[in-house]
Amino acid sequence: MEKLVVRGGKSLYGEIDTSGAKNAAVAILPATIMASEGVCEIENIPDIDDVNCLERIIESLGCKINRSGSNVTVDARGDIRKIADTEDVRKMRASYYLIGALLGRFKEARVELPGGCAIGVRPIDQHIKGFEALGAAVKMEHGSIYAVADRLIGANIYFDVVSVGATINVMLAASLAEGQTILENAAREPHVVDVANFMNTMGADIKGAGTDVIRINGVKSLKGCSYSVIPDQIEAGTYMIATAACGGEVKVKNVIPKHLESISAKLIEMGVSIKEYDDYVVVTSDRSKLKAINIKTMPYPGFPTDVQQPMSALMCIAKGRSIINENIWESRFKHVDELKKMGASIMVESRTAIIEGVEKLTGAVVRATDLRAGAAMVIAALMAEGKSEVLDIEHIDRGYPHIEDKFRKLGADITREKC
Ligand SMILES: CC(=O)N[C@H]1[C@@H](OP(=O)(O)OP(=O)(O)OC[C@H]2O[C@@H](n3ccc(=O)[nH]c3=O)[C@H](O)[C@@H]2O)O[C@H](CO)[C@@H](O)[C@@H]1O
Ligand SMILES: C=C(OP(=O)(O)O)C(=O)O
Repeated sequence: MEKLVVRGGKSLYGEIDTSGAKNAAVAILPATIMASEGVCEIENIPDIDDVNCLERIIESLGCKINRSGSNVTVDARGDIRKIADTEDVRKMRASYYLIGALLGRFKEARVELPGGCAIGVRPIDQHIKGFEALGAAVKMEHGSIYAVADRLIGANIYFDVVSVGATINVMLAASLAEGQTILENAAREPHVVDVANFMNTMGADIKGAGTDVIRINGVKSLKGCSYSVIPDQIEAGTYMIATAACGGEVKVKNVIPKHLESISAKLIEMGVSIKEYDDYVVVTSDRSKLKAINIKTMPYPGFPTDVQQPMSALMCIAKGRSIINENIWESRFKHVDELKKMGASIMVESRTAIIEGVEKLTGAVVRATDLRAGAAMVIAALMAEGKSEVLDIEHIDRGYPHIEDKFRKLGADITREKC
């Protein structure tokens, strides 16, 4: 077991490279198994545990995987198992994309129920509704989802909630269905668009990704291709917030500024300077001048729920009262008790957190209760006075590549140590 040891209070200066997007990569990797011809060569894959997990799962299905730095090749030709039943499947959320991918290609899939961050009830009824609308019989047995169809036939599907997972999963299966599928009330996140672009490069016919109506004309087969994953808006947002919290000036490189608009707008409202360029942003902050703000998490292009927890750490030292309304997940405030150990003043009622800004946080031993909670604790530790230890960092490693190296490059005093 490992922990992060942080001696806080240092301003951040320098440049940082944003890695490939976790939530795009963890959908694109399962989608590669849909290529019955050729090999997929994917660039800009982040070095995170969720990717390691997926690579092991995909190998267990019989695919050949090669990784060199951030490049991964997947050869899914030949005999592939339609059953994903290893421990890794249960450890992560995005393993549910194997259902759409295997069902699309083989018309049959048996996949253990996924894990992922414990941030509330995480139903997959909308995924199942979509698969059933395409003609699949879906049942839950012995902790697995079993989906099977003689044929998949395009359908009109209206999602009851805006779901990233359901939109992508049904899009995968529908790509190899007969005829046209129309997804309404679809999620518009940048990673949905990235997966659609990847699928189209494999030979799929998907239009409208990035809007709430996606039209998919089924094709007979998909083939390998070369593709590069988009930058991670959540990782970039996390480093932008950390700079705001610690003070200093950081160039966050390899980003698509448009994807960061909701985060940039809120930081500017707090008094942080954000300058946007083609593929980087420069964040400049004087932490003594931060003002309280309110945020409501919403599906894209609204403020992302995955940035809510890092943002809450910053709000702890902003002058005045900040309010967070968490509209996506009912249990995404588990990190608040940890922030309180560092002197934060926060009251949580249901899906609302009220944060009264304090002069400073003080170092403490805290836990990463989930992935983005972990990022929040690292930010809090970096801005706190004195030494902190962040425990349970396996959550952080699921989604942030080499977080301590990236922060150290900016001048932070942070090390990874054995517990
Ligand atoms: C691997 C991945 O990409 N994870 C992201 C994905 O999770 P995930 O895809 O699991 O989240 P969804 O977008 O599906 O969930 C959004 C909301 O819809 C509800 N819902 C979802 C599916 C369903 O079948 N029924 C249903 O009711 C959920 O309970 C939640 O309230 O999007 C979330 C929302 O941006 C992010 O926090 C996660 O980081
Ligand atoms: C909640 C998240 O991830 P997952 O859906 O993989 O648990 C996240 O990336 O913030």
